[in-house]
Amino acid sequence: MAELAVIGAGYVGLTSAACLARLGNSVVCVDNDPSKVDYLLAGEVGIAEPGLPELVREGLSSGKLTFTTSLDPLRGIGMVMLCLPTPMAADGHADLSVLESVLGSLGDLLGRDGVVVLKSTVPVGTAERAAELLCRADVQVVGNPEFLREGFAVEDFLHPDRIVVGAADQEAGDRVAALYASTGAPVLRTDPASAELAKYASNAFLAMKVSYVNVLAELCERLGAEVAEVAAVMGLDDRIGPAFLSPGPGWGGSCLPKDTSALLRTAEHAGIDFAMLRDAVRANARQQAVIVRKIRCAVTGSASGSLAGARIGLLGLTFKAGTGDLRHSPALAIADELARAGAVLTGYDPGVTGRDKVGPVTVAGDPTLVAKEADAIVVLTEWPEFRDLDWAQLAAVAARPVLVDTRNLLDARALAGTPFLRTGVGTGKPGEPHPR
Ligand SMILES: NC(=O)C1=CN([C@@H]2O[C@H](COP(=O)(O)OP(=O)(O)OC[C@H]3O[C@@H](n4cnc5c(N)ncnc54)[C@H](O)[C@@H]3O)[C@@H](O)[C@H]2O)C=CC1
Ligand SMILES: O=C(O)[C@H]1O[C@H](OP(=O)(O)OP(=O)(O)OC[C@H]2O[C@@H](n3ccc(=O)[nH]c3=O)[C@H](O)[C@@H]2O)[C@H](O)[C@@H](O)[C@@H]1O
Repeated sequence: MAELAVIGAGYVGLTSAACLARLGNSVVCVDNDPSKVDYLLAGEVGIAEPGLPELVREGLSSGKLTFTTSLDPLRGIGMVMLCLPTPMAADGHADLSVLESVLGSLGDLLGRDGVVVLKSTVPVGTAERAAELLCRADVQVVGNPEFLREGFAVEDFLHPDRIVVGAADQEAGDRVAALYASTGAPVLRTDPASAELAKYASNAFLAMKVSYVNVLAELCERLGAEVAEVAAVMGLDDRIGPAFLSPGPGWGGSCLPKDTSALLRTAEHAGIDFAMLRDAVRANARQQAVIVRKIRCAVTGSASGSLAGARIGLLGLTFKAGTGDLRHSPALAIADELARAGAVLTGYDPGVTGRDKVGPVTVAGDPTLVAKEADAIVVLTEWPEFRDLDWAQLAAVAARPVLVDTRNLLDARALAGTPFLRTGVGTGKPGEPHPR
């Protein structure tokens, strides 16, 4: 088993460190946020990832996992895995400044024949650039992109669909592949550029799939078709598959927006017009306007009605169910737009606790408070527990029984016996108002 360091204790770094410790490796996890390191050392995990607190505590008590703010304990180490942020720069490129500054310090620390593993999502050419920054002929850089989803981080890390190892040097690639041997996942050995591109290609494809179904949903509304039925037919074709065919308020999160943007910049730089990806990004920005128009119609009866002073209750603030992550949340983009139109917003999200306010939204600790005197309730995140709410009680406290379900979460059964008039997405059924 290896001794390795993981730098960055966020969604990817903390999950990788804890899971690699579970798989028998000795892991030192470095983060430059002292308060994060303090609570991790106390066995506390600041993110909602099922199974992660247990793995962190197990690693701490077995001695296989430790946390520090300092790079000093890495002196002489054989392998360092970088799980650092690569956010969107102002011009849309991936901002590699954090990664580059850490790489600049690693050259003097790594042991002989060391390996640097790039787990962060990085543009093509980064492995090569990293080797230059390390300035060590004996050290190899290996691309090992991560595909975990938030909310399923541990499950996805321990049972991945595939492991990608992009290495120019066979032996260094073998050492990285060996970390995952016990997962039994297929390992794809590639050159570093292919590994780097494969990560962006996967996220961009997922984004395009969701944009495709969102535009299809609009078409269904115009034509009187049902998007759920159309998607069910498509999804049973093995070549298409059923995942990522649920329409909603648009794709968000910490990665799909930045990664589509970075891939577009990469393509531009390479002289390739990636028009379909650009259209998917545009459709995603437009989706929020589509939803706001739907809400406006449901509340005022007209696509040009005024929302000034309307009390709107939002169910769901995160970018998807199962996470507390608010980064690039379509729900918040929609909230901002509604607030600009003069609406007064209250919101509830099971993943968001300990906050009074998120952007323009006053956070309530209970869905009933969101419904109280509301002119409309809008479901923005697909938390399954919203299906089981007492909708009759919510109708009783609301000012008006208006419901906009942007995730098509609620069916007739959940709303049976309530006066709610539901507006869904991509539904052309008679009786469902569909704004034109
Ligand atoms: N969040 C996700 O679901 C996935 C993210 N990725 C990629 O993994 C990379 C990391 O993403 P996340 O884990 O989500 O980021 P994050 O923002 O959750 O965590 C990054 C961590 O790095 C720490 N950090 C920042 N600068 C540092 C420095 N100079 N030294 C030490 N620690 C430092 C931060 O304090 C933070 O704890 C990104 O490239 C992202 O695109 C890949 C797959 C999934
Ligand atoms: O690189 C990353 O960070 C990760 O990005 C995504 O994972 P994640 O950001 O956790 O979110 P997803 O589950 O992919 O959802 C992305 C967005 O698409 C939306 N979505 C997804 C599926 C769908 O059918 N409809 C839909 O609107 C979600 O609500 C969410 O806003 C990818 O799924 C991961 O494989 C990848 O590792």
